[in-house]
Amino acid sequence: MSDLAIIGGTGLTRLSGLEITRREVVHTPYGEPSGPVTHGRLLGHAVAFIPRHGSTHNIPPHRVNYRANLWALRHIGLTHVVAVAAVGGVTPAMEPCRVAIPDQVIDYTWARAHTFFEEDLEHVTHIDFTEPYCAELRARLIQAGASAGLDVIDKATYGATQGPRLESAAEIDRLERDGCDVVGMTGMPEAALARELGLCYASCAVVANWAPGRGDGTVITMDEISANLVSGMEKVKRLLEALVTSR
Ligand SMILES: CSC[C@H]1O[C@H](OP(=O)(O)O)[C@H](O)[C@@H]1O
Ligand code: HPA
Repeated sequence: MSDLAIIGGTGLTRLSGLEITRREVVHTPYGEPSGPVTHGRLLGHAVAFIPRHGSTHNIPPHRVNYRANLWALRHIGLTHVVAVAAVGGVTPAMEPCRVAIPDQVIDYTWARAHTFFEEDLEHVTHIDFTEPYCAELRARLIQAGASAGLDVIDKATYGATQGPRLESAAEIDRLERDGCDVVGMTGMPEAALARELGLCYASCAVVANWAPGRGDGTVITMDEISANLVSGMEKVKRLLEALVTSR
């Protein structure tokens, strides 16, 4: 898997431990990616990295150019993508600082550029999305979590909301009734676009907070989220190191 890319989300603007070898600016037919792709070595293994929200975390979830990010990664020859995502915990097992590898997604986003196939009017394309994430990469992530001694939750349904505001408690109740375990704002259209490009894409979700109306039901603060993500991203780092050394 020398063709591995990591998309960093909230709490993962830089990949600590990555020995950077070069930065590559990629222009795409879909506009500019969130930033240059950083190439480097993680424990001696080639890895590419791009921060979803930009290197200064200035791009909100509804304005991320998902098409450009994924097109750029594939264009430069990367075939496997681990998308790291901060999420709110909806169901009881999804406690803050836990790491989950989602196996399903429900899309509540709207008005995002969500397909590469909207302009080819002669050939209507419907990708299969029964299993939204790459089974091979999910299995590797779960195995890597076990090797790293992490108590990774091996399945979860990710509800992708529009943001940038957090959800109301009633919206979270609805997501739970729908079957969502975690909630975030970037899981779609990212996963579907990756599938359209034929990328092997899986998500590594880090629970940053109890979703609105869950936990003790108090107001969610960025301080709380940031503190949980420090611990959660430390786990992600161990998981990614186990992933790259396992191949
Ligand atoms: C309150 S933090 C919300 C922010 O964090 C997540 O970002 P990412 O998925 O890139 O880690 C969530 O989707 C929101 O964008
Ligand atoms: O509670 C949340 N809701 C939506 N996205 C999130 N990303 C982190 N926490 C949350």
